Amino acid sequence: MKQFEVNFDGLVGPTHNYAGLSYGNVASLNNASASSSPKQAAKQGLKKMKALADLGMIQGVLAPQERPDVYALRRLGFSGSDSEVLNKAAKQAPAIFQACCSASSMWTANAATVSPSADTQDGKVHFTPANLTNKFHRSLEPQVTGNILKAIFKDQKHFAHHQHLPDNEHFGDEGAANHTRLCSAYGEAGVEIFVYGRHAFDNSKPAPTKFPARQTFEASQAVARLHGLNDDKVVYILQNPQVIDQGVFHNDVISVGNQNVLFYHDQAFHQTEQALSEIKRKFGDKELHFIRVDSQDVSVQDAIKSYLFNTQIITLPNGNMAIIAPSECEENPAVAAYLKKLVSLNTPIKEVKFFDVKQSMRNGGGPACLRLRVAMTEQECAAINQSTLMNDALFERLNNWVDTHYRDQLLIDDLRDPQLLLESRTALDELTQLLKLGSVYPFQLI
Ligand SMILES: NCCC[C@H](NC(=O)CCC(=O)O)C(=O)O
Repeated sequence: MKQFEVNFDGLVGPTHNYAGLSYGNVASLNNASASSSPKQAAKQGLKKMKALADLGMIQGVLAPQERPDVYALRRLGFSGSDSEVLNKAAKQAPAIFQACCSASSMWTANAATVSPSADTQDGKVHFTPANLTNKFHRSLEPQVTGNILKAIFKDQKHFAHHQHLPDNEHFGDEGAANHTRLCSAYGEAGVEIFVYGRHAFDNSKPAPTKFPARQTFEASQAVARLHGLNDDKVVYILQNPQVIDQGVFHNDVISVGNQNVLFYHDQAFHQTEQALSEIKRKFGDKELHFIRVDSQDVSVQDAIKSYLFNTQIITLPNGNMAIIAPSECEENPAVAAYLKKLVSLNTPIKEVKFFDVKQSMRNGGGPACLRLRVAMTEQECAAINQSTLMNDALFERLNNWVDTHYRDQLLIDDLRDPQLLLESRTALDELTQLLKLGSVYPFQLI
């Protein structure tokens, strides 16, 4: 049976903006208050999705969330009509208001953790939306994320959906951005690697001191339990606390895996040798490539600026692997030189393709942040909502949809405009019809 890895990219929402909401994410802090272009951002994302589909990959689309989140604002005591809620919140609590307007669901690597059927006890693909408790603006996402995932992976014969973990910092979970899976073929049992930043119930363990560790060991363990993973095929790795303190807020900013390749920076993990030997042992006696990037070739700072590790490593239909990199990697001399060398080494990675995703990079999201990976068999793939899969027709429809509903430019002050809420709801209502999602948003359900 054929098996694939399908990438589900997040469609950028109509309120895409830069509010400096993510302490510990250097790009988010540096670009706070810059004007954004929702239309350009959405189109950059669509272009990347289409390019991957054109390479012969199966590419899906995940719908954005409803923003501004009037329901969250009402929970926080702002009352009256929707327009009054927006006005009062913007005036009385501008920072909270901005958080309720973030289009951060575009970074779908944080949407959920996914375990393919080959790894799970009941032979189903398992999904747990990430609770994203560390950042208020992101903690608003998991419920609707779960609704959207259920609307795509509907067939209970193949797909199992869990509720997000308890909304508490002890179980802080950031989803697939801290999870990677190594395997020989997508349909074979793999080793699932969970990278976490701190232990919530054991203060004696190393932890960052400046920036927050967004993922806990206990959260990773809970997800592995929920998904019915085999302990002999799971590896937990403590992220190097020093790189978190330098701005590596998720593991996918400093390491990435695909099939039998783990591509990582020498500073990524706390006890690297121990972690790698556990992976090797659990992976078994099959070909495995550890590709280490040394600090002397690419510093942690260059890795963060260029997002060298927030690249997607994909397996092309011809079996070779390619790196999908942001154009910042081409512009950084050390990184560009490294990538040039990498494709000439004897590893499965044979080419690099650069993409302009600047509207996302300014918020600290590279190509890998923009996608959720779901490895599936041919049969599972046939069972999903086919209207969410990218092709020429959907590409055209979504570009027209963006042209109709998105603004060219958005300033922070525009977020209080009640018209933007209406525009956003009209757009999303149409999108749920385009993607045949049914009702997934609060304004459709309440
Ligand atoms: N995986 C990449 C996630 C990037 C995301 N940035 C943000 O939410 C920034 C939003 C802002 O600053 O307006 C985050 O840090 O979770």
